[in-house]
Amino acid sequence: MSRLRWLTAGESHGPALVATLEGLPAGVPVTTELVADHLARRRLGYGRGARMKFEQDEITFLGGVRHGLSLGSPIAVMVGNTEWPKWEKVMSADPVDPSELKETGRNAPLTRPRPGHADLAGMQKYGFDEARPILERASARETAARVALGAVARSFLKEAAGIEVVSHVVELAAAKAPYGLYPTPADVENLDADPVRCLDADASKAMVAEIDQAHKDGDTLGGVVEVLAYGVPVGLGSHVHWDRRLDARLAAALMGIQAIKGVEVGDGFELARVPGSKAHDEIVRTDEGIKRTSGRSGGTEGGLTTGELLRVRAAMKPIATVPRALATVDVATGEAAAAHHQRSDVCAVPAAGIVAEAMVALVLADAVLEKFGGDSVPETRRNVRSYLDNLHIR
Ligand SMILES: Cc1cc2nc3c(=O)[nH]c(=O)nc-3n(C[C@H](O)[C@H](O)[C@H](O)COP(=O)(O)O)c2cc1C
Ligand SMILES: C=C(O[C@@H]1CC(C(=O)O)=C[C@@H](OP(=O)(O)O)[C@H]1O)C(=O)O
Repeated sequence: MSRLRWLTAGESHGPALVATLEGLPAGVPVTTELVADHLARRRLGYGRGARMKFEQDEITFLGGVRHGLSLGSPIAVMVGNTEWPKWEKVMSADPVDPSELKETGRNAPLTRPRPGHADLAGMQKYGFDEARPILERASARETAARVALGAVARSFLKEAAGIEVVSHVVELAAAKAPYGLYPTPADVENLDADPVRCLDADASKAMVAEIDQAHKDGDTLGGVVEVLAYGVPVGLGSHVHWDRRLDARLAAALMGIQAIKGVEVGDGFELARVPGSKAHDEIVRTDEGIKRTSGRSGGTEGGLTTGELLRVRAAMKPIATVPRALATVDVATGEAAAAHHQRSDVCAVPAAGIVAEAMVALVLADAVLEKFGGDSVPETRRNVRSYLDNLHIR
């Protein structure tokens, strides 16, 4: 059923991340610069740790693109870790002499698992005595690979179907943006220039103040991001089976981002608190055809897109590596201990928004290809137009 398949590989301190995307038509504009721009957006955000300042994402296309256009063959992109020289021994694929490992000063066994990260359950499941082999892959460094693929998916969506994806931060700890603030593609430059990617100046200030306070307290924070997709045609996804519902596919993709603990479609949980007369989007005839009087559903009904603004939210829990370290057990001694702590983000909600954009773009690109097919961008575009031009009810 899925027309697009994607996979990532690579560890946080390994030589590189790699990502592959299979099923993309030919003729999608793709350049190193395009991917670099989106990866740079992911590094932004007030409250991120030191690594984001000095890490450069080195992008190399290994396949699927020629002279700035996709070929229709699988795309493979590598995102090099510029930190690699410092980790070459610790993360070497081949065996390393223990004395050389000691010299690195980076290989002390991490036996004090952090609550909230994959450390403990991962060690138990995979049979490791320390957390390094687990945290390397559990780390959200991996999201750089997804954002690289997301950049490609966005380019396809825009070219073939005129769909554009925007995200913003709507809550950060207790600070909230006003309800109903929906940034458009024209706002992206301003959003990216804001320290927390929030359009409301007062809310942005309050969010920055929350992060400053958490920093002082040796604590970490989470928040809520919202992703909006403009230009989505009616009829992506389907009501006929649970795994074809577009809302379900979006929710799974968003929940698959590290630290995301809840997803809402449209007004989500709020809809459970109001009567039906205030929950649904009434249908009216206008000069431009059939429209809705509100956008509470978030642009899906019955697992199908309605043709209205698509809107989904994802809630991120606070960063697990809390500087004022949380209680744990040292698994080497069995004694109570403080969880291990190294440099870390205080808050990565703005970055999570960029990752969420990428996941939404990949799901939408898949759904567009499933509905409209096409082996080249012009073919998909023709199919989209023909479908929309021939809708029998509008
Ligand atoms: C963009 C981004 C950056 C993150 N940065 C950190 C970090 O610096 N330190 C940390 O402990 N967790 C960080 N996390 C969260 C961990 O990856 C996450 O807590 C871990 O995967 C366990 O969460 P889970 O139970 O939802 O998988 C980050 C998550 C995202 C999305
Ligand atoms: C490296 C990234 O995020 C990392 C995500 C992360 C985690 O535990 O998820 C922990 C930190 O890694 P390190 O301990 O090496 O600084 C973050 O910097 C990135 O987003 O590119």
